[in-house]
Amino acid sequence: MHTLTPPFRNYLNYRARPSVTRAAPPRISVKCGYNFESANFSHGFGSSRADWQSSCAILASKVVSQQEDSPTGNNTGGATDVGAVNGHKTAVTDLNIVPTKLSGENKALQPKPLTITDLSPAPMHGSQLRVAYQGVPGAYSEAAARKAYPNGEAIPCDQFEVAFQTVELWVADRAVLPVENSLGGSIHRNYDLLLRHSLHIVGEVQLPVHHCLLALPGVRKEYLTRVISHPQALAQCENSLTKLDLNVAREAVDDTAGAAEFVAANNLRETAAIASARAAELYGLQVLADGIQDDPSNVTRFVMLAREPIIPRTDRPFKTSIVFAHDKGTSVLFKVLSAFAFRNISLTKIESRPHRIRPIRVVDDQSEGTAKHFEYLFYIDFEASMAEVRAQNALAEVQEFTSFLRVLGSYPMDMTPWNPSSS
Ligand SMILES: O=C(O)C(=O)C[C@]1(C(=O)O)C=C[C@@H](O)C=C1
Repeated sequence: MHTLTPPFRNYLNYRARPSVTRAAPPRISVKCGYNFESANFSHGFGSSRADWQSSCAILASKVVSQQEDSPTGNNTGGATDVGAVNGHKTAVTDLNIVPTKLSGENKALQPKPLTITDLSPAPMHGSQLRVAYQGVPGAYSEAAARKAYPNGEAIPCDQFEVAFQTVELWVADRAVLPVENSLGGSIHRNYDLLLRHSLHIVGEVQLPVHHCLLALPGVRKEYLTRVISHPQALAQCENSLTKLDLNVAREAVDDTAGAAEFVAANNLRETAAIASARAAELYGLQVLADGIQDDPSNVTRFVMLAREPIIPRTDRPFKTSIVFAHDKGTSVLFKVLSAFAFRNISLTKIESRPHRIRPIRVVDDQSEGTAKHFEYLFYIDFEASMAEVRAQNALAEVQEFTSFLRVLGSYPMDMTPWNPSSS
């Protein structure tokens, strides 16, 4: 049995800061496509927020590893490790956070049962959750933000980096950002930003992406000389654009809806945009071609980010995302993957990115010469909750082969019914 070591131990033991009363978010001006003074871009979102509140319970406390202080240094069961959530003493039993009663002289330590309010504090400003996304209204990211937080207030940001910052600086409560698309692959920028920032993944949402070719009213396909869109959208429509037999240059812009807005605002009669039907409505464009993604079941996966992690649970399917750099040795990646395979934990995603701090490992061999190996950071998503012992043990093993390991989040899987034509 492996002993639990940081960073995943943090997932099990939470201790509140001395006071959990937060100051009001500072008024911070961030370069962002949103007027924070007049926060009036709100949507009449649906009513399933309570579902998210219960499943995505947000801690108002900073994560502190209590386990480090344990005299035994392990956590193999028994209610011996007392942690706390939001000032409530809790005991850890079988690696789950379970409030337990203490008696007699320990009365003072008697844990107060957690309530839903402790787990899901309302936004500190006393109103809707503010949800940052990259793009302008009509972007797929806005639709993803709306799907993730139906009662939220969507906040458009001009760059992914800005969306991260709005949450870190309390301008927004959550960010919803794309990480991969079924046709275009990974959105690498967001993988890099996940590491550079300290936000936690608290959920995921998968959005069917249905692209349209949009132009000013009256424009015919033959007049077009240019198609503009987000690079991912251009990639997702590559074959369809060729089949449409357009004589056009393809140009990348920041987001799909921004492309539609640009065509409309500048009255560009030779330029079309690839964007959503909603963008066509918002910016007064006509749909020249509908459903031009190369695969009808085109889907983008977004992650929901927050300042605090959620408490991992075992009563519904959870996913956990980690990032690690491997240590010296041979077959490291194989050993890491085995840690999951031996415990029947499915991996749903593996991504490698350059290790920017130490990009190259030079191996000098006097007889053969000098080998220059690229160094990587590996991102893995696996299907288990950090509340499960098998996940904790897998990570304990992974840590033996890695020089760096961080749990990016343990969160409920998107289990909504598959309906690719619904976007
Ligand atoms: O431009 C948009 O509308 C976005 O929301 C961005 C984005 C992306 O970054 O992948 C999101 C979903 C689609 O895959 C295409 C573009």
